[in-house]
Parts: sequence; structure tokens; C-alpha cells
Amino acid sequence: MTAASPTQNLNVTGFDPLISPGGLNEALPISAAAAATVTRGRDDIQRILRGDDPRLLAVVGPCSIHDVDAAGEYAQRLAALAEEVSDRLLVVMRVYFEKPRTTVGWKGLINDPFLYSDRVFDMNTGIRRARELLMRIAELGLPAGTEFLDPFTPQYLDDLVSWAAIGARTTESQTHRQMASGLSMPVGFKNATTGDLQVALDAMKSAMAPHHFVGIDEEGHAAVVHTRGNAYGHAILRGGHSATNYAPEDIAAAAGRLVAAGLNPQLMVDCSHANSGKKHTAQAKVWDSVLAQRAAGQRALVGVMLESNLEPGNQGVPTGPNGRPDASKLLRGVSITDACIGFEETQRLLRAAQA
Ligand SMILES: O=C[C@H](O)[C@H](O)COP(=O)(O)O
Ligand SMILES: C=C(OP(=O)(O)O)C(=O)O
Repeated sequence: MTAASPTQNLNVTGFDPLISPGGLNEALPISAAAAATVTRGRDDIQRILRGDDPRLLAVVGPCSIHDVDAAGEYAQRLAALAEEVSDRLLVVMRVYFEKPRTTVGWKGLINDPFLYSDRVFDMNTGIRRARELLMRIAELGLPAGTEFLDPFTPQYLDDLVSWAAIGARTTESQTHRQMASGLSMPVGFKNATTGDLQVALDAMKSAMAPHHFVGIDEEGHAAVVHTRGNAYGHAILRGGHSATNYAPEDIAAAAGRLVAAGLNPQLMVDCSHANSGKKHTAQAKVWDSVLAQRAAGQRALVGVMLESNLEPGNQGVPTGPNGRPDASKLLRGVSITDACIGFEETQRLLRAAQA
């Protein structure tokens, strides 16, 4: 690698070419059926956020996608379940390809689709697999939601996504608020890992405004991006280091803070993460509380999130005979990041939601 200047890139070890957003979209153009699902999903979510649709938005799916075949099977089962409960829930599949790590770890399918094998960090394959899977899910008629972490990723996937999240570790980041201001779908902002909700409120205000920032265009060229602002930001309560934040008094306090800040009091509760102490077996308690609060008339609660997979729990990546992590020994349908509830429990919880 030739450095442009002797004082530049001293800690960069290389650059590899990445397909452009336009190149990927041309290879995998959105189908009419997929576009219809995305548009309907976004419209339905916007209606829920405006209070024009009484259903509860339920973002349900794996903590992370590492096996697209298992994710496709999950999507098929979830699509049937979504149809069954569609009079009371709008089910959106959680399809997370980018993982924000507390320190280091596997950063998701886009970053490293071959899971520590010799073929590491093949992001051209990762982004293609992500787009293929989103297309497959949309063609089932099931809307998808994802966390956008790398600010360039939306250019590759945004057209196939109906709902987006900005995570607890990035809600305070100006880069992510700017990105959210240009996203084509409603965006949920998590409270901080400390439990601080103010960062989500600030993010909603920031993302509502137009921004001008450095990004990439369709051709993958560096560009100045100009955005309109996103009117459909909302807060996600995921608990914090020392406390959960889904109890009736937490919801009332959060809704009050949104109103005081001049924002619409719409809240989603994340049943996982700090609200469950990362124990998948504790997600049902949070889910039940959300349903009970809605039944008691708490209409600020418009959304809920579950981390769910084909099978319950999670697993580490086993080590092969050469001492390296060996993804071929993974159990199918089990999370390799946070523990998830299994599909049977998912069915039971979703079916328990009242109209
Ligand atoms: O949802 C996933 C994790 O909670 C998040 O990526 C942080 O994970 P980590 O603390 O294991 O890095
Ligand atoms: C990383 C996630 O959550 P949080 O940002 O709340 O930690 C997630 O939902 O995958």
C-alpha cells in the first residue's frame, strides 16, 4: 500500500475493493413483491406510530444472523405466525447483520460471513448474503427490521428494510443521528447502556432535522449527503447497567419526558438486553408486563422487541482440531451472540397478545 503522505495511515494495513451499492442493487434488484412488502410494512408502522392503527408493533427475531439458511426457515415460520396474529400484532422480523460489540467479538454477517474461518472478513460476500436474505424475507410478505451500524450500509440495504434501530452504543453518536435523518423507514433509538434515556430523546430531535455530511453515493463514491430528516423516530427502552425500565412507572415517566421534550410519546420495550439481564428465560416476564400495561390502557407502549431463534439459548463457536474456531460444528438455529427464546416460546408469547 502506498501512503498518500508519510504521516498518513500508519495503523492501516490494507484496503480491499468493495462492490458499490449500485453494483449490488443491479445484481440483486428489488422485486415487485419485495417492494410491496417493504412499502406496506413502513406504512403500517407509521400508522402505529401516529396512533392510527391500534395494533402492537412486534420486532421479533434472532439476535444476529449467522446462518442464512436457518434464518430463511425462521422467516417462513414467522411469516405464518405473523399472518395468524395480524389482527392484533404487526410482526416485523428482526434481521440483524451488524453487531456493535462492547469491546471485541464477531461483528456480524456483513463483516465476517465465514465466521473466523480462513476466509475472514469477506464483506463483499457478507453484504450480498444480507441483501439476498432480506429479499427472500420480503418476498414472503414479512417486513424486516435491522440495526444500521456502519453509516455506509444503508446504501446497500435500505430499500429492503421497513424498520430500523440505532443501538444503545451509538444513539449518542452524531454520525448515526445524521444517518437516521436520511433513512427511508421509521427508526427506533435505544436508551444508552447506562440506562440514560436523554440520549434517545436527543437523537429523535437530531434525526428529525435535515443534515449534510460525508457519505457515499450509489456508485460508492465519496459524497456530501443531504437529508430531509426522519419524522418517525421513536425511543426503545432496553434497560441499563443498574436497572430495567419497562415497569408501569418507567413507561409513564418516559412518556412524560417525551411529551415535555415536545416529542410524541411512543415507546418500544426491548424484552431482551438489560431488561432481561441477557437471560432469554426472562424475556417472557417483560413481554407479559407490556401486554398487561396495554390491557390497562397504556397507549404510549406501541412496540415491543423479542430476541428469538429456531432454538432457545446461545452457543459459543466451537474449536476445531487445528485449535481455530470451527463454525461447521455449530448447532443449527441457535444464536451465537445473545441468548434467544426458541420458536415454540415465540409462538406462545405472540398468540397470547390480545386484540
Ligand atoms: O445484542 C447483542 C449484544 O448485546 C451487543 O452486540 C453487545 O454484545 P457484547 O457485550 O457481547 O459485545
Ligand atoms: C445490540 C443490541 O442491543 P443494544 O443496542 O440495546 O445493546 C441489539 O438489539 O442487537
